[in-house]
Amino acid sequence: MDFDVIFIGSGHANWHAAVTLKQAGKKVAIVEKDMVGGTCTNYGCDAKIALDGPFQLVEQLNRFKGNGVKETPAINWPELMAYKHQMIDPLAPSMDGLFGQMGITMLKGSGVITDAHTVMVAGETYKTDYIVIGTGQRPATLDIEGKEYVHDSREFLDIPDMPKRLTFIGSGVIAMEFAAMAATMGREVHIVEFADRALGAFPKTYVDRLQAKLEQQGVVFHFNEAVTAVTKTEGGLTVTTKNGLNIETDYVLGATGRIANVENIGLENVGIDASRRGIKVNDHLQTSVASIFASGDVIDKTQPKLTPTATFESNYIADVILGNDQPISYPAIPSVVFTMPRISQVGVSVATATANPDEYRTQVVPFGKQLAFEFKLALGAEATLVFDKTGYLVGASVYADDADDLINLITMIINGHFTQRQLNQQIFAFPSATSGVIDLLRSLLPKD
Ligand SMILES: Cc1cc2nc3c(=O)[nH]c(=O)nc-3n(C[C@H](O)[C@H](O)[C@H](O)COP(=O)(O)OP(=O)(O)OC[C@H]3O[C@@H](n4cnc5c(N)ncnc54)[C@H](O)[C@@H]3O)c2cc1C
Ligand SMILES: NC(=O)c1ccc[n+]([C@@H]2O[C@H](COP(=O)([O-])OP(=O)(O)OC[C@H]3O[C@@H](n4cnc5c(N)ncnc54)[C@H](O)[C@@H]3O)[C@@H](O)[C@H]2O)c1
Repeated sequence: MDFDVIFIGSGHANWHAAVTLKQAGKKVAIVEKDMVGGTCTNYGCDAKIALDGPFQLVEQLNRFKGNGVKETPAINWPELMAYKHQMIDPLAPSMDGLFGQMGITMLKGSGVITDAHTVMVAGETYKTDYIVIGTGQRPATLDIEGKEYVHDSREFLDIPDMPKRLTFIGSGVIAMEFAAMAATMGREVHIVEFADRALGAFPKTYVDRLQAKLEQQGVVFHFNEAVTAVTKTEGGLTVTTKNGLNIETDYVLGATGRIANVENIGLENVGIDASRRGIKVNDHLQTSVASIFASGDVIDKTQPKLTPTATFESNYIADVILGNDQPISYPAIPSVVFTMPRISQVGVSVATATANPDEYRTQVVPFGKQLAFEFKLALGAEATLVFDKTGYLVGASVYADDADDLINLITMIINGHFTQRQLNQQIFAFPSATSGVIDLLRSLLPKD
């Protein structure tokens, strides 16, 4: 055998396992056809959060106008984009170098599985005990007239300047995060959505509040609308919908979901079935071929397709290859919409809890009002907590600037099955926003 394990794809789904296995003395190769580190690092979470920083600060400073702040600074997109390049561009080459230094063989090109123990890359074949498919997802594209004018998230995260007028097709996580940036910069923003609401997976109450805030900033939502064409005009572009809307715009971003990269990787050579949702795996993340695992976004799964899920799966696969025979067991997984403010959720959803009142109880905690100055005057900040019949915290949704950090704290309380007694044994830094929320939460948990 040339290798113990060959990983196809270098995103979070794969590189964590590659590093662990290399450190455990295994012979490991990573095949990558594009940028080392994958979507999250180069044109997903990291690139997005690098750009998001000043938007959060401007949002917070705006609330202090007349309370100690005179003027809020304007965002300079070209400068911000230069900063993003400075932060993000070195990551892929430095990861490539680090993995190489560790002794991981980096194979450049597209990996194609030719049999249960063989991968072909750039015309060379490599024999291996195990293969891990971590090829991720790509944006879904619309088959409409003028589709060549529709950009995707990767292109948006590289635009040299923020266009004056933007139209987003879809109102999922990607569209809402980018639309919030454009709206903060005072741009003319339209959102055209197929369904009757935005962010279908998140609690309606908080999505409605976010929508109202964006509408106040001038964003126009068009629900129950399907885009039929994008045409070039003298002054820009026109987005036309089935119901006859014509939106004049300068930039169109398609964010209508993501589909699994299962084509051209040789699945047919080994009889592995796959769909646009991904590859089916068993409770050890093995495909229908025992020596071939799948990891991360390319898995057909119900868990959120996010970086921490991919990382969890990667670490699990490394454990299995090193001898662990326990099935995978996912904890509650938080997800966040990085808008201003953010919406986050974890565990049993508010919708499930409301639909099953015999099983669950919900409680609204308006911590923005209760902890106004700790939360920098975010008076609308709020959490909805979900408790099971025995009183344990099993789910939550948060609407706040700090919803991304707060949900991590709540996730720990949920996964740790925390009681008041356990929380009382901890001392937290004060004054801090989280310590205030912990105090509010403490009294709601079961005593022992
Ligand atoms: C705009 C955007 C923002 C996001 N923001 C967040 C966020 O805030 N938080 C969060 O948790 N998640 C976020 N995500 C999701 C996150 O990026 C993914 O869940 C994560 O990257 C999945 O990791 P992965 O390794 O499974 O796939 P990827 O990171 O997509 O990696 C797959 C890799 O496989 C390579 N590849 C594909 N086919 C082949 C082949 N045949 N041969 C060789 N290489 C191949 C690809 O080039 C790619 O590098 C975001 C995604 C996008 C698009
Ligand atoms: N903060 C995060 O964690 C984060 C951020 C960005 C991306 N991501 C990743 O990317 C995925 C989200 O990607 P997305 O926002 O493209 O998908 P999504 O599934 O979140 O939203 C797609 C939206 O497009 C709508 N839609 C579908 N077809 C349409 C059509 N023809 N016309 C109009 N609207 C249409 C859907 O109804 C839906 O509201 C996440 O699931 C995650 O994997 C995560």
